[in-house]
Amino acid sequence: MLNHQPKLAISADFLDAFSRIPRQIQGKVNVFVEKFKKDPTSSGINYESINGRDSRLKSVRIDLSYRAIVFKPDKGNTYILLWVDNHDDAYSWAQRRVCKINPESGALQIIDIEEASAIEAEISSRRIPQIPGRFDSIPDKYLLRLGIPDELLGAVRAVVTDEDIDKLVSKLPEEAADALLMLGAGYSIEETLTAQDKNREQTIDTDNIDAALEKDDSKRRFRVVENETELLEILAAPLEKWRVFLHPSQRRLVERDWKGPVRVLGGAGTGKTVVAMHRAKWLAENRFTNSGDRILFTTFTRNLAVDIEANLRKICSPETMRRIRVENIDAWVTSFLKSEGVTTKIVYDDQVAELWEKAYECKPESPSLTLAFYQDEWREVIQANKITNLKQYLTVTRTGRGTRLNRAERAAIWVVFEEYRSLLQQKGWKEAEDAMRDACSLLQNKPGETLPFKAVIVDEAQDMSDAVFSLIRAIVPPKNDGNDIFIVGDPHQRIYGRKVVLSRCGIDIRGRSHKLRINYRTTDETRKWATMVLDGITFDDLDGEQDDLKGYRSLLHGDQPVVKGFSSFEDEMNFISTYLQQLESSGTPLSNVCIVVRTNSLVKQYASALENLNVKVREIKRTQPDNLSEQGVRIATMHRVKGLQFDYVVLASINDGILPLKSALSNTADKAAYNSLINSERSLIHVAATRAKRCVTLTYYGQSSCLIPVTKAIPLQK
Ligand SMILES: Nc1ncnc2c1ncn2[C@@H]1O[C@H](COP(=O)(O)OP(=O)(O)OP(=O)(O)O)[C@@H](O)[C@H]1O
Repeated sequence: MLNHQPKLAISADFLDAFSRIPRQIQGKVNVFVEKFKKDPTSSGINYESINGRDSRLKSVRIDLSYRAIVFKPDKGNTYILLWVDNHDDAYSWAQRRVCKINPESGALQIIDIEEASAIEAEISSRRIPQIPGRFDSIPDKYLLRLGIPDELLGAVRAVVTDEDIDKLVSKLPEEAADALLMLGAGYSIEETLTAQDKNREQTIDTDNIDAALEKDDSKRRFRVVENETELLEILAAPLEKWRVFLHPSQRRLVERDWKGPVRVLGGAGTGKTVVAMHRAKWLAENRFTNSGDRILFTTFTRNLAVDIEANLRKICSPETMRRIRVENIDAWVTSFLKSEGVTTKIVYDDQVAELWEKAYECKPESPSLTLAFYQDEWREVIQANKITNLKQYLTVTRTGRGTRLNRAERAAIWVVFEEYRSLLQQKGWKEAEDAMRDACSLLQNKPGETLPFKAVIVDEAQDMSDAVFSLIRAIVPPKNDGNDIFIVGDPHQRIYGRKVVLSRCGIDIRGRSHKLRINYRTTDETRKWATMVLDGITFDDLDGEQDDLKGYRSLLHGDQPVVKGFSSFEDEMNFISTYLQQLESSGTPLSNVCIVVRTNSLVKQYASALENLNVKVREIKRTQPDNLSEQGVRIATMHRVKGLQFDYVVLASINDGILPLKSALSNTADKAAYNSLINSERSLIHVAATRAKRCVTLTYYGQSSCLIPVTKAIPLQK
């Protein structure tokens, strides 16, 4: 039976236009939209013809001076909100455009006809006739299938140089831009069709708007709205497009059944957290829908969990939210152990420093090793290999350790580790690794299903250890129905120094590993600079192979990162406060700016210096989501900003002695530990710089850090 109920869709462009109009007009648009959603065919809505290129684009009145542009179908019952602006600009927007179904891809596209002819003329004017077009050998039907609109085929045919491609991509629908960039980078047409999932020929009905809106490419820019509440919620945060529109490479990961665990890698800002959040929602609403079903969404850091929970609430109903538990893994373990009657306190490096000092007093005279060596050995050999007795320690392979130890030496130093473990026990403390293992064995020793979790979603996987992943496997033991584990992470952002091999934790991702490559957050300039910071380091892929940052691109462009050096702290502070004033007077609220420094004591120092200069400062807290309505420039350590983002980032105090941290460097036990520390400090800079949406500025006083590219060669030990 045909459904005659009018259907309403909204476009991403509409949200952009809506976000730019005055607040008071937005209120009027909301009133119109409510009426429109109830019945777009109502006689109370007057559709004015525009006299443009597409007679189905109509204008409707918002008030005396503002108009919305709506797609009103000739056939069918689907209406689309396309644009809103003042009268003249709205008319001129609509007169130039057509709304069409691409005859080969089937996606609905909005094409600016005048812009298409102008770009074709511009590219053709530069062309030397003897030189063949870059894409001459590709038949039209493939270009169309990749999403190039008919009207832009001429411009694509005129392309010869990379510059032509750069000019053209911003004028193309996103899917066509993705494809053209791949072709331009030298991928064959077959490779490009495969990568874009467009190998198959399809029969397309170019009049069927409903079918067109179902295509993944259409879903990047149009959303069919189910009900009034959803529509008003979308309008309430028009700039948070991630809530509504997913890139097809993201949607393909979210909305489908997976036979087993999935691993998604992607550089900073590629939407891993967005994908993970939508995956949790999709599973809760479509697969694990019983009232007792639960999904665990876990992260490494507590403040990211807090942030994610706040964001999930924006896309999930309270009922869906009730079934998704968001918690950092350490907090989850502590409460799980407590529920099992085990009271334990998870302790971290600074809390155990005293115990280490005490244990170190038991060290043998020979071999003579530093305290830092013992601590590294504990973490990287003993804990990493779950060693509990000397016999195991004598036979373990110490891969990657810089100092060799023979059997007798291992036997001699074991006493220090034994003492450290016994001191922990006396206090009733546990290192996180041990708590994970306890929880894991508790779960493994219970027959049948003990927890309500049907799936675990893991963000920040690069910082999780083997023990965490073994525990996750125990939380959702392997079953035939899949959809159990969904892991996102980026080894380039590892700042807590744990490497993991998923297959060793019982998590088999073969055939289910994917990569996101489009950076939505940082400009291409910042992305490239932050990639340069990591030059020459090799990274794993969380499963024993290598990962790299090749083939990424950013959607945005902007200024190059700026490095500013000063002779004193006071001069640096004066620069920062003037910079903040400039940003504020050009309309950027300081809540969108973050000062990022290496240590907690620098947070205190910079915060107090800024306050002395009458700048309002807010420190980012571990336990609260950042509330943008609270005024003041943000300040945090490099570790704390992981997973967060700001319009502007100032990396302050990038001084020699601070990056890498002198005290940590002087404690490194050997070459391997030294290099690993340097690399992890470089990852820290990478993480901090990639938090910036618009621009990153680095400041230092005295000598600059040797880890900033272009200032000096990075001193690794050979
Ligand atoms: N489909 C999308 N449409 C619009 N914006 C998106 C989309 N996907 C992601 N974004 C935006 O890109 C930015 C980065 O997303 P997200 O935080 O999920 O990336 P990430 O890969 O987890 O980043 P990182 O690893 O650096 O923390 C966010 O502002 C997010 O809203």
